[in-house]
Amino acid sequence: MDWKSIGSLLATFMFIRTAINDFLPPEISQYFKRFFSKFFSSLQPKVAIIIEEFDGAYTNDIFEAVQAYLSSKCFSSGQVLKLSRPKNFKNLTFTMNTNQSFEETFEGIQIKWSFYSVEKKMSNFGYHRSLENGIFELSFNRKYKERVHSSYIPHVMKVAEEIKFRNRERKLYTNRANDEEGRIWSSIPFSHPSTFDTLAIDPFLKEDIKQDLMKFVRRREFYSRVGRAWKRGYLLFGPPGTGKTSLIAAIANFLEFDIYDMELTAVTSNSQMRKLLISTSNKSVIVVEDIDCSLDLSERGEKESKAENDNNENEGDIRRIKSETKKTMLQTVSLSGVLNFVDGLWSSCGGERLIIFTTNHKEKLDAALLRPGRMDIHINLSFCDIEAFKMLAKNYLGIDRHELMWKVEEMLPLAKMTPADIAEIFMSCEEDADMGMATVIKRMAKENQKNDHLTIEDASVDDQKNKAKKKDDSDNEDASVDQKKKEKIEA
Ligand SMILES: Nc1ncnc2c1ncn2[C@@H]1O[C@H](COP(=O)(O)OP(=O)(O)OP(=O)(O)O)[C@@H](O)[C@H]1O
Repeated sequence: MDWKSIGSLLATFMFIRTAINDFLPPEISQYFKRFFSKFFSSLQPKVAIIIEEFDGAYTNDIFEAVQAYLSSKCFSSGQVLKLSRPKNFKNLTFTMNTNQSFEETFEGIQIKWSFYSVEKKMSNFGYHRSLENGIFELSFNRKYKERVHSSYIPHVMKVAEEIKFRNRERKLYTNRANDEEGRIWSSIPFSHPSTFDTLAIDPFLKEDIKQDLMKFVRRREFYSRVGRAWKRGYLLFGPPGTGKTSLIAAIANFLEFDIYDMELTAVTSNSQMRKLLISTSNKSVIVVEDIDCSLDLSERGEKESKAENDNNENEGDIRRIKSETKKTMLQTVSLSGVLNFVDGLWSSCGGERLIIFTTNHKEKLDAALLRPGRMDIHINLSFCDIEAFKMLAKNYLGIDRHELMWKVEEMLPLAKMTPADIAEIFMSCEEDADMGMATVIKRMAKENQKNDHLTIEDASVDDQKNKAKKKDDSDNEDASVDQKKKEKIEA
């Protein structure tokens, strides 16, 4: 070939290229591009990885993960799709139909997924049956084998895990009553309407809690690097009706976690508690409500010291009380059992868990339970303040401002009403803002009067106490002067 013919060949090539780019519709030029890229890549050596639906007699987890991964992808490209609801999914999802394929590029690697199915014969304990066995085939250029193994497959598994997590039906587990099948947790679907938006608490506190939760779920690597169980402890304390349960539901909704509502009085031993905890799933909130009422956590210490200090008991009795104490400890949950639970000693699994204790009386709790590392965050939910009131008014009455708001602001501090009290009044007013505000002010006036009266009573009781104390002090002083005089005379 001489230079002249090379020149005219190049010119023809440039002409065709320009014609394709300028005159053909974009869809057709894209088609040509894909065709040539496929043609050239088909000349490259390929590797295929097969993922079967059944691994022996069991369903293959990896197959399910790939199915979930492709469900989010194949919708845009597939021509025939299967609509189904995979096991434990709350939403319908699309899956690839037989003999279809899907292609994508991952970090510059051309990846092709194909799906087909074959009949598979299975025999279980002499019982034979044939099943449709779905097969995913993952194919790519051989030179990317290492990168597909180390990056692409982990990426698929991670995305699949997230999809499965978002799609699953969330559950509320309780150990209050064992079901007929003897399971230690029984569950119902969890759908509590409380969210951070509906929660009437200090907006800064709300933001802090959200930030803390987000930081916690992002720090998987950190927890494993420092050798700690991936868990965080929250203590919610405050009077009844201040939103402790609502906050727990809002947290679970925010993180999309399941809830394990642990009733400690229904747990008969430390070992049963361990069993319960081990069977909780990743990404869950474990709740122990009213911890101060659930258990007498000081029982063990008191019984033992009673045995040791009682001088009238003979040795036999001491032994008897000690063995009784031991028996109680084996049968019931002890403080150390609860501490082990909070420390995460039971947790050999890597998934994150949030442990929330609630109490109306923080002062009753053992200091060991409260120390950082066990209860990382202490949240005080108290009586309704003006910010919380405004949120409730917005949620229940649909108002941002009202002419009586200044009066509420003035009366609220002394009224000591809980968000539950206010919410109840608003509920009864059926979204009538004026009626809601008027009723709440009336009720606050009543509470203020009561609390004012209490304060006056308190003050008069204090006054009497002070007078009595002064009298005692002066009597004691007189007595000590008399005593001194007597000593002097004797000397
Ligand atoms: N901070 C709040 N924001 C919005 N609603 C609230 C709040 N506090 C209470 N409520 C309302 O009052 C009801 C009772 O509240 P909740 O059960 O959360 O209180 P609690 O502090 O857990 O009470 P207890 O200590 O008796 O268990 C809830 O259903 C909710 O409607």
